[in-house]
Amino acid sequence: LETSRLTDMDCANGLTFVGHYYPACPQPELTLGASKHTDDAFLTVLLQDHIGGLQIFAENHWIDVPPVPGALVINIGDLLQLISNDKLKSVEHRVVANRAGPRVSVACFFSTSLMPSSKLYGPIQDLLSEDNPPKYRETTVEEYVSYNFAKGLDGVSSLLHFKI
Ligand SMILES: O=C(O)CCC(=O)C(=O)O
Ligand SMILES: [Fe+2]
Repeated sequence: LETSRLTDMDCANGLTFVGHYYPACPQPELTLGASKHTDDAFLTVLLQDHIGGLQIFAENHWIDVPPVPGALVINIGDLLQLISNDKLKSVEHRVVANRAGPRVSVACFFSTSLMPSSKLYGPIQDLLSEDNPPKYRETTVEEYVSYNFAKGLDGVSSLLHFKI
């Protein structure tokens, strides 16, 4: 694909910043900082501080994403998985609670969810072929994000609802 393809499709038109504050937790084994989920946006850029706690689920287990000073974490989100027809996978992640703290992180979501638009997103035509038919129906960012929000963090991917 052209390097400008995602911006041409308006995937970078909306940017939402969320600041997270995780208080120090006296009994971290009893809870979580953030329960497991995937991000619904196209891409997430995340800055975490030195405390740590972010984990991704890969190869059937939880793996720490240790903080690296000055580094940003890039997450592929559900909408990028949808338009790439599963070529890029949105990563399941969570934040464990920590005795040390507080922990602060800033997540920056590339998504137009706060600027409702009727633009439809489906698997990108140029990526499809007879051997790689579309796996998802078209949807708007607003529909996807509303469905995901209404469903809540139940550990089930919202992408399943949009599968053909
Ligand atoms: O605090 C973190 O490191 C992750 C936050 C997160 O997963 C999110 O905002 O979606
Ligand atoms: Fe997240």
